Amino acid sequence: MCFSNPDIVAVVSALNSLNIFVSGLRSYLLYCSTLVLSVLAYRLSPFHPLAKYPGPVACKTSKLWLTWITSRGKLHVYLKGLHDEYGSIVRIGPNELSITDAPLVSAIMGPNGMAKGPMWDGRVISPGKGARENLLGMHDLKKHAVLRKVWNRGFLPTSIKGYEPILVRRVAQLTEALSAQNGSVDLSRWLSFFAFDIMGDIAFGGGFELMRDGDTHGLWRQMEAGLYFPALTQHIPWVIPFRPYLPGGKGAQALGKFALGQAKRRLEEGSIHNDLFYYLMDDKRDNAEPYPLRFAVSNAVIAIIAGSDTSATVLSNTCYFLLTHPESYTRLQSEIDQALPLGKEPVEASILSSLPYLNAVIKESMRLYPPVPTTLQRAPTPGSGSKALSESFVIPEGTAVNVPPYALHRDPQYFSPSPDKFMPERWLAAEDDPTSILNEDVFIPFSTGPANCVGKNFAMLEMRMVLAHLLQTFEMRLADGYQKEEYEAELKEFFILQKGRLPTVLTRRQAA
Ligand code: HEM
Repeated sequence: MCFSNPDIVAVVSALNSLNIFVSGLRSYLLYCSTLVLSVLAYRLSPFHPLAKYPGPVACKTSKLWLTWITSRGKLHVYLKGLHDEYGSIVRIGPNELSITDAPLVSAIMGPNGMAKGPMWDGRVISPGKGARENLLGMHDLKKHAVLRKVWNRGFLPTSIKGYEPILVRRVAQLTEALSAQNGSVDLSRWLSFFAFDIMGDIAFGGGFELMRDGDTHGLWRQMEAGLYFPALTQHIPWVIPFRPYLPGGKGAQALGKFALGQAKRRLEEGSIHNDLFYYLMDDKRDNAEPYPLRFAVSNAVIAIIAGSDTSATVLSNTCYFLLTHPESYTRLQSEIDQALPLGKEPVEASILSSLPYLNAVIKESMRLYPPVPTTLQRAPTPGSGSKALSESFVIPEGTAVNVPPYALHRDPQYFSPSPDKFMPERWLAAEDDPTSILNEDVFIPFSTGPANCVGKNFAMLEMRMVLAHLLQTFEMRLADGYQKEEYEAELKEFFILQKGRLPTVLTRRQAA
C-alpha cells in the first residue's frame, strides 16, 4: 500500500487539529475542576460564614445531596435524623441552616421575621407568565402584605360563613358517593376528589366535579405529579431556565389551562356566591387598578394547589390514625353521637369547633404529619446585609434558614411523653399529666407569622365537618388483607406530604 503526499499532509493536519482540540479540552477540564475544587474547599473551610455550624459534609458541599434525598420522598425523615444527631441548628446546604430552636422560630417567621427564601424561585408549579405573581411565592415583604390583605378578605369569618352551605353540600355528596360504593374503597382518593371539588368551588365558583365524574381530565393526577419537579428544583433554582428540556418539566400545565378556562367561564357567567375570584378580581381595592386576569388565575390556581392536597392529606392521615387506634375511634364517635345524633343535619360549624376530642384528634394528626413537613424557608432581604435573630445570632445575607415542622413536632423537648405516638389526649388540658410537655409555640402545621396559612380557618372547618359526617354516617374499618404499615411507608414528601392508598370498608349506620 502506498500513500501520496497530499494524503500524508491531510492526516498530519488532522492529527494536529485533534491535538489542539484535546489539549484545549484538557485545559478547560482542568480549569473547571480547579474551580469546582476551590468552591468545595471554600465551603468546607473555616473561612465560610457558616463554618461553625455542624452538618454532614455532603450537605455542606452542595445542595445536590438534598435534591437526591428529596427525590426519594423522605426529606422530612432525613432532616429529623440530622436534628437528632447534630442538635437544633444544622447546616443543610452550603448556604442554608435548618433550625428547631423554639425562640428562634418566632424570630425567623414572626412579625419581625424574614421574607420567603430562594427556594421559592425553584418552586414553579405551572410555568408561564404570572407563575411568580402569587401570594405563596412572593418574596417582597411590602408586596406580600398588600396582596395578603386582598386574600384575607376571602377568608374573613363572614366570607367563610358564605362558603359554609357549599361545604355542607359537598360533604353530603361525599357521604352519598361513599354509600353507593360496594366493598372496599380507597378512602384517601375520595378525600382528594372531595378536597379538589370544594377548592374549585371556593376559587372559581365551581367547575371541578371529580367526585361525580372521576379524574377524567387527569387534573388531580397531574397536580400531584406536577409537585415532584418543584420539590427537586426548590433546592437548585438555577436549573429553572432549563426546565422545558428536563423530564417532568412541563409541570401542572393541564391544571393551569383548565383553570384559565374556568376563570373565563367564571367571568362570563358570574358566580352565585362570593368566591375567591371575586375577592381577587372584583373587589374594590383602595383606589388601586384592578389586577390583570392572569394574576387572578395564578392566585386562584395556588388556592387549589395549597388548599386541596393539604386538607385531603390531613383528613386521610386522621382516618388512618383513627382506624388503627380503636379506642380513639370509639371515643370520637361517641363525642360526635352526643353532639350530633344520627339524622340531625346539617352539622353546625359552631358546634364542631367546640368538640374537644375532635379538635384534639385533628391537631394530633397534624402534629405527627404536618402536610408541609420541612420547607418553611426564609432569608434576609437582598441588600440588607444580614438579619439579627438575636443578639448573638446573625444570619448573613445569602444564607437561607429553614424551619422543619415535622422535626419540631416530634422533638421530645417540646412534645413529651412519646412524641412519635398518636395520643390526642395530650391536647386535653384536663387529662394532661402534669409532667408532660406540650409547647404550642412550635406547633406550626399552618406556619406562623405574616405568611402563615391564609386558608387555616376554612381548612379547620372543612376537616371538622368531613370527619364528623364520616363518623356520624359510617362504621369504618381497614380492608381485609391491608397491612397498616403500608400507609406510613407510602407517605412521601414532595413539597406537600402526598399519601398513598387507604383501602377502607364503610358500612352505613342505622339511627337508634
Ligand atoms: C390542612 C390544611 C392546610 C395546611 C396544613 C396548610 C399549610 C400551610 C403552610 C404551612 C403555609 C405556609 C408556608 C410558608 O410559611 O412558607 C401555608 C400557606 C398558604 N396556604 Fe395553606 N394550608 C392548608 C390549607 C389551605 C387552604 C384550604 C388554603 C385555601 C386557599 C390555603 C392557602 C394558602 C396560601 C395562599 C398560603 C400562602 C400564605 C402567604 O404567603 O401569606 N391553605 N399553608
